[in-house]
Amino acid sequence: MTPLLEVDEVDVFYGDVQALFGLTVTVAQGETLAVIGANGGGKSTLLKTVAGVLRPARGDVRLQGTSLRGVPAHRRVGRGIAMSPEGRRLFPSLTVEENLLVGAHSGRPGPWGLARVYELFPLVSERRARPAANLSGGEQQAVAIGRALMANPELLLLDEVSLGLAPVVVGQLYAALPTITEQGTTVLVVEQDVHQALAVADRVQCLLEGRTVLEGPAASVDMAALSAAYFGVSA
Ligand SMILES: Nc1ncnc2c1ncn2[C@@H]1O[C@H](COP(=O)(O)OP(=O)(O)OP(=O)(O)O)[C@@H](O)[C@H]1O
Repeated sequence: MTPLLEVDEVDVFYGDVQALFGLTVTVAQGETLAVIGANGGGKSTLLKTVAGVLRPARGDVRLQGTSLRGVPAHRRVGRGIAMSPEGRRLFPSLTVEENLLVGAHSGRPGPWGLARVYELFPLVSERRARPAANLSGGEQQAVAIGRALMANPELLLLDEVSLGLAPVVVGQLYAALPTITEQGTTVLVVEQDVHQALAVADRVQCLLEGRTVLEGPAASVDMAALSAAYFGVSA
């Protein structure tokens, strides 16, 4: 079966600086893949390449077997790719509900709408009339995930959900993931917190300096090999 997402041997640069080196990442329909790795490994660059914010100099990104070459970021949402970006990037002066409605702009049909998002994150529901700027970091992260869901994506990209949040809050956010995947949504999550990544993912792929250094099923990953790969030392 054709994978939902194929990132096929991409090279990605920022000016003269190369961030990804022939990187290949494949995500099957319905799967949750966690891409992990230390700072600067290329995780955010990978997500931006899939979302269409960055263009690969070489290689290709395909969704359901169709190349996304030349498809700009705003049109990829309509194709079924939605991202909750690092730093959340909400509109601070808009209310929570207005921020969520921005995510529905593509008009894709599907299970997700305001009621479903509020059911998933009851705290967000209680804050719906408040400006996003007044929320805690964890609440903002929930709104950012909710906004991405409002696009009814085939593929949900989550960038660093845990960044700057207390472990208990991170746990609450990730607790929503099974409900999301039950709807048939495929998830590609980028995460520095290895334990969270292993807890939520079917498969993990570890990047170091723009290359894959280890990949495998989350349930059977060798922790010694993983920590060696993560820090770039030999096991
Ligand atoms: N805007 C930029 N301009 C130049 N180089 C960049 C830029 N953004 C990232 N890089 C470089 O690209 C490489 C990969 O960075 P990237 O942010 O994708 O890593 P990451 O794994 O997501 O790390 P982090 O957890 O710090 O976000 C790094 O060497 C980084 O210095």
